[in-house]
Amino acid sequence: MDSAVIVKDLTVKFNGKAVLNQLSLSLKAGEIVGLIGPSGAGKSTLINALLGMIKVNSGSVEVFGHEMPNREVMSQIGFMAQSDALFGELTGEQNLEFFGSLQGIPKKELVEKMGLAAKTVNLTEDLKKPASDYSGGMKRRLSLAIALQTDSPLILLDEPTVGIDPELRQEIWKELRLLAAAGKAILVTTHVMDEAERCDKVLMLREGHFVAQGTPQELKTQYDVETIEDAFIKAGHELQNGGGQA
Ligand SMILES: Nc1ncnc2c1ncn2[C@@H]1O[C@H](COP(=O)(O)OP(=O)(O)OP(=O)(O)O)[C@@H](O)[C@H]1O
Repeated sequence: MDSAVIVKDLTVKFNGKAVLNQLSLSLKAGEIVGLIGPSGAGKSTLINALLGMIKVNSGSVEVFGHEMPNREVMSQIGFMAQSDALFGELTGEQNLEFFGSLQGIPKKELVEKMGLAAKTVNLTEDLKKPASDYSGGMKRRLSLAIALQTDSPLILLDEPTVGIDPELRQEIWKELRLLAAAGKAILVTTHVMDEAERCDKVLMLREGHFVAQGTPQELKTQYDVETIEDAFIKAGHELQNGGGQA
């Protein structure tokens, strides 16, 4: 299988203003693509469009060869949203169980998948506690475990490592790399530039356009800088000065 996601000329408007403006991208099996952009650039909107959760004004979003929205395809997407949709009165384990059944994971497989996902995010010891007793970072980790337990071929993660300490962040990135090596397509939004450096490809979203895209090294070469952060800042300046490479 080649492209997991193909987006063509996607435009999404809110109140008449284009938040995404004729965007095109593809996401292949086995690759981790990082989506970076300033706050309000439209990163979450793009993820919602991939999930088929918002109305698009024009263009097309295809996931595994199917035009979105598509309920069946949606169940093949492991998704972690920014705002945690956990049930505070349920334990971590019960949350994993509940979402696992919504995700259509067969009962026989669920226990093993939950266990692996919880281990990846270092929550095994805390699974019996109610989610309302979790810290912010623990809630993020539980949400991430919910996305990972699906074993989906496409994983969309909206700022998965916010509030997660550096050591665990490293572990999570190791796991993402293993998942990609196993053939999964992964899209991650991030504000953390050293995470962008770990991606196979980075898309820089500003004002509804991809102002630059390429491997981290290509972007650094293109902007003649040492870090992705500098490339990001330089791309912003070029856009303000009427340049850019959309
Ligand atoms: N349902 C909506 N109705 C109206 N405007 C919206 C809606 N959802 C998002 N927007 C607007 O679209 C723009 C992009 O929002 P989005 O959440 O996609 O940005 P983002 O890049 O994910 O930001 P952040 O990094 O802060 O999470 C913002 O101006 C936001 O206010």
